[in-house]
Amino acid sequence: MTSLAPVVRVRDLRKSYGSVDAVSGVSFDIHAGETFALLGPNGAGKSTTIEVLEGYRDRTSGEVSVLGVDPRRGGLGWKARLGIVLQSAAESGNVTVTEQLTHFAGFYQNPRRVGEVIEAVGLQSKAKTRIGKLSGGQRRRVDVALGIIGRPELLFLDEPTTGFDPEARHQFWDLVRRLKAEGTTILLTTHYLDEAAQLGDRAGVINEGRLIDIGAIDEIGGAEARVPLVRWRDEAGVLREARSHEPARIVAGLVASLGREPGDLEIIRPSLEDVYLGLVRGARPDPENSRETEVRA
Ligand SMILES: Nc1ncnc2c1ncn2[C@@H]1O[C@H](COP(=O)(O)OP(=O)(O)OP(=O)(O)O)[C@@H](O)[C@H]1O
Repeated sequence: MTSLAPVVRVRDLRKSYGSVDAVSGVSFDIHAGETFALLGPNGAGKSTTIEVLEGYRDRTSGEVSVLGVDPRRGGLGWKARLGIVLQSAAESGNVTVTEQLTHFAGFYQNPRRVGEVIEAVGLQSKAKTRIGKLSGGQRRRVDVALGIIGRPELLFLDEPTTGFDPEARHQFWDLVRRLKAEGTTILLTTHYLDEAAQLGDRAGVINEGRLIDIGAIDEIGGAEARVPLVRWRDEAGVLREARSHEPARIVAGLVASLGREPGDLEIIRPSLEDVYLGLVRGARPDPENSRETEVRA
């Protein structure tokens, strides 16, 4: 069986800024058509990693291949195959949305239609508006539009929905799903864990320059981190909780002993955000033991 070479291949990537080790030996692959979420707290090394892959930043050591090319040697032909939405975009206040996109479309051999891209990012009503007059979230949509106009094979999205209202974020998710359906490989960084859960196939969690976990979105953190939690208030008014793979059994036991449903009853299935927070805080959940613990206020 032959397997396709990964679109992105990173081995033991290191990047230091003077005495600061921003990235300290990170390795991962991203495969064709995959959406890979790189997650981590502020200063973890996500942007540095992405900028090395984009060819904007040199690395201290390690091997990197993006679309089969070392970004150190990536020429214009290679760059044209990438779509890049940086964390903060350049200002271009005096041109309209359509003018800016038409200008950028001219750099590519097979760009998307400007009107199609404007519609995809939901800026139809602002097509003739100068970019300087757009709101922060609307400008961010222009950044996304510029990132996809060239029909990229690999799209880098660095915190793409910062400043989006909830409706715009959902529209953006639909857009990313359409790009993915067309076969685009996507590297996403985001502080919105629901966004990573919605869009990602796999995730890597980076903390202090090191990859502390990598895997399918629903496997990050390991099975133990995903054991449901039952929470209720006991007869003395104390909030209690217990973890179990069979939460209904705990609830049934409580109902049987109380003769009624316990107060403030909740069954909580840990979200990616809960799992992520446990990972970056270094917390290990108790293995399943159904042991009751008191919840501190
Ligand atoms: N140009 C630079 N010069 C010196 N140090 C830098 C530079 N850029 C980043 N750093 C440092 O490198 C580390 C990693 O920063 P990086 O921007 O890669 O983190 P990040 O994970 O993208 O964070 P955020 O979520 O805040 O965007 C931080 O300690 C940061 O202060």
